[in-house]
Amino acid sequence: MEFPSAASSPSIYKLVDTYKKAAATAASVTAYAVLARGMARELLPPDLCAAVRWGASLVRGHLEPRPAERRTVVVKRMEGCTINCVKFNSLYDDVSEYLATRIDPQSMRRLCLSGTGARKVMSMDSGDSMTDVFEGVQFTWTSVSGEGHRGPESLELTFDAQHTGMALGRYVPSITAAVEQVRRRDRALKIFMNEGLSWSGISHDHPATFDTLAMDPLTKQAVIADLDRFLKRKEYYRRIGKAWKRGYLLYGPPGTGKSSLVAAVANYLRFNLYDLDLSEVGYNAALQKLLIGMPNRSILVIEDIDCCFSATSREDDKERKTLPRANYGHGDDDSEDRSNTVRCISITLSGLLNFIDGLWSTSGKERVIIFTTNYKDRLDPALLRPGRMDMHIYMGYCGWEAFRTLARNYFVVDDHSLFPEIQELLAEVEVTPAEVSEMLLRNEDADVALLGLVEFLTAKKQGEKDSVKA
Ligand SMILES: Nc1ncnc2c1ncn2[C@@H]1O[C@H](COP(=O)(O)OP(=O)(O)OP(=O)(O)O)[C@@H](O)[C@H]1O
Repeated sequence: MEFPSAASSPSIYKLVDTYKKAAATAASVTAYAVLARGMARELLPPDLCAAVRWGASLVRGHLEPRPAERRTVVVKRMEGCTINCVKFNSLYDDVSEYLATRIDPQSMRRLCLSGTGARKVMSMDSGDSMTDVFEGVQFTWTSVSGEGHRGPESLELTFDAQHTGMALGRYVPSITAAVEQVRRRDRALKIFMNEGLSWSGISHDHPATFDTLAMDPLTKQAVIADLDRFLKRKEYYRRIGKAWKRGYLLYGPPGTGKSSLVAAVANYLRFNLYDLDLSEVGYNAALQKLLIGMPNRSILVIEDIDCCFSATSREDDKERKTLPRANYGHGDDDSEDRSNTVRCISITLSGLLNFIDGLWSTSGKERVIIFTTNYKDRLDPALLRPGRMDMHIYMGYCGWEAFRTLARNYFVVDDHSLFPEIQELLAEVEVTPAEVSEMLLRNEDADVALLGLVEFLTAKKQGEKDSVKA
């Protein structure tokens, strides 16, 4: 091994030299300081010595970092308690649920475990603490037991005083939002149908999602973005004094996926569906009762809206306004002599829209309303007016991109030798996603199913040609 010669590395010698000088200077300064202190003690009167010591401690106090001031927010388990009733604080549950997902079992000396079956929930024992980091700031949670040590009665949040604004303005709200999101994701969905004046529900386990939905990709993105914006805008709706609701009109030929889109929206938002059959609703007051009975986070669906209200319904409305109120069927819901015809026409489109706007504007809860139709041109212009339905979504025939989604759904294939032929045929033939799905479902073997689809599309193309000739 070769060491560098002195001639070849003068910089090392320079460094050593500088270091020696610095060390000598530091030693001299220390010696002078000790000497000065000794002389001052000898020569200065005791009062002056004390004054100098006090001044030095003052300077030190300013230079040394002081421990940060801390703040504590207490989240009690119970908000109030009387002899008859105990009021629990829902924020306590939110925080407990959140901390259960943040707890690091490795770092906890003691750990509480609860839950049934495979689902185990972790929590801190009374007196224990854990740290959570939010936007780079540390927040400490401590579980504090109540009187008589009957389990943890409050959760205390401690943080540096300078982060008080962040703690209350962003950190705690983010906990509630995160818990809400998890609860929504885990919630089993239901679909309700109206029976008389009430709703009856069954579980809704429709597999449709935006991933499985075959539709124009840009329209799909626009719908998703609109739903996301809607969810975030509670304050906005409150500020402008409008009901926190969003209305969608889905239109297009039968079998293009309108019902599938409704299911996909429900799955995306994790909202329950309320499928309203207007022919079952006798009169406006009954409709009002049903609408009031819909909780927040729900979707009101009225399918084939063109069959419920014709384009002449506004004229019907005008005529009805000149008749006595009793003629609209504002009577007892159970009266048996009311004919079906009266039951159907008693509800008016304007009644429905006004109820929705009026009733829901006061509740401040998020709701979605979806109308579907195969015939947009048959709809009452009142429904199509800007501002009535927030988004009109066309569900059209199966295009190339929609087909690729279906092919991925059914066979997990992104490419195939028959794809170019299918792409050409889809550009020429009007075929619904339902028809394509049906063809793809016929055989589990992608080659066979896709060949069947080519034959089907070719036959359809020929049929269309023949019908044009005839
Ligand atoms: N866009 C689509 N994406 C995925 N699957 C679809 C689509 N359209 C139709 N399908 C398939 O066809 C079936 C019927 O479609 P759907 O009921 O959603 O159509 P629709 O437009 O609501 O029809 P209708 O107007 O007759 O009620 C669905 O269950 C699904 O399997």
